[in-house]
Amino acid sequence: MPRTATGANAAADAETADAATVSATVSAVREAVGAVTDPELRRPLGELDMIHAVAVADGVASVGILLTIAGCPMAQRIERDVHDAAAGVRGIREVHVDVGVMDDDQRAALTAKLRGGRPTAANPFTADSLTRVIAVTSGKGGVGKSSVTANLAIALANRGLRVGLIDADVHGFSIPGLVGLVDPDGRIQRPTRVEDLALPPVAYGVKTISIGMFLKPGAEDTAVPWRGPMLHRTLEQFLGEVYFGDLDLLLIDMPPGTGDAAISVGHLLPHAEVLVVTTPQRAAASVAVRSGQLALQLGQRLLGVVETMAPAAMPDGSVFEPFGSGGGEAVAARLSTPDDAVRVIASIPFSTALRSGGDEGLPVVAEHPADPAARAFAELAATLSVRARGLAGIRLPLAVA
Ligand SMILES: Nc1ncnc2c1ncn2[C@@H]1O[C@H](COP(=O)(O)OP(=O)(O)OP(=O)(O)O)[C@@H](O)[C@H]1O
Repeated sequence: MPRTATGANAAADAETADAATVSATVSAVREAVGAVTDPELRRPLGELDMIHAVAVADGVASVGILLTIAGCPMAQRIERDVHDAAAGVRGIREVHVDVGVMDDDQRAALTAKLRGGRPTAANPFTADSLTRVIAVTSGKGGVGKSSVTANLAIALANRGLRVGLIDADVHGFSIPGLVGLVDPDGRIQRPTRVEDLALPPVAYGVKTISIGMFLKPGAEDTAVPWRGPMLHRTLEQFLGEVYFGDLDLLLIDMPPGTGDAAISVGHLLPHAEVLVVTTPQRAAASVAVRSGQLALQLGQRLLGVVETMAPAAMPDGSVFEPFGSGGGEAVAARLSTPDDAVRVIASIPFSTALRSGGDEGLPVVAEHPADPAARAFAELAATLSVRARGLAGIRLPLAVA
């Protein structure tokens, strides 16, 4: 009976077409949700094997996601982003997101993938990595070193670079406060732990880690009696056990002076380049010079001097010089050698917006980009981005024919 056969064929064709449409929609949903970025890991969920099921029926998408840990602080955001990504796919009118948690094997597979084959706790920022490491140092405390490090890191991230920031100023850690990683009760945001990896909180696009994030809650104001070996071990852990992923730049906020931390960074990251921060006050110059000289002794390269709290132009045309002028040039001149001229590569003017923004966790670069200090940071970031990822010291796989 040809008519019936034709009808049956048509029904079968329609079914095949429907199945093809559903399968195309499933693929489209899988692609859309797989492209959602994990806010901490900064990689797509699909690549992290966090999408474990996708189904579509009658325009309703059901998406199963697996979080790395129970109570993941980013759970709601990930769920919302996945929902929105699936809802944006043509033909989807409703989305259900089922949130689960990885089992031990899945988590172990993820951390192995994140380590990219490196052994546990190995420092990925060795001389042959592509990440450029910049240590920010100063002779004495209170000259504005942490403010420079935090704002420079954000200015670099604003240029689209992947930036990490280690607060190694163990006695006077201030980076979490400067970049808004402290809640109104004074609690510092903590890294999420996945197996033996710590995922650094992200502030204004910068992956940030600080010793303050590992102190007992409520003990943030307690003095920490760090001894040299402990400090060295902590820095080693920051480098090996914190998941920064691929970075263009890693900035390190050093403790002031020429103590154990400077020596440890010199040993752990001998290829680090060093920025010396000073004020325009000439009396402060000699201590700043000593921290630069230590970097040279440790075989590190001096990138230049950053003068902060520098003379600022006032609206009436006068110049406000709270710390005088000339300190930066004096430090640069004393660190220069006949073979290597050290320059003042930035002058950050005294800025009320920078100071008050630092107190409130609202960095001037992000919150007041037109402020002269913010503009000076943007220019410094532009200068440093000329060679964002380091090639110096890298063994290129070239063979002589
Ligand atoms: N350019 C500037 N204009 C105005 N105030 C500034 C400037 N730079 C830094 N400050 C202020 O100076 C103080 C010290 O700055 P900061 O904490 O960055 O210094 P530091 O050298 O890192 O100190 P420590 O080593 O003690 O952590 C802060 O109150 C900060 O807001």
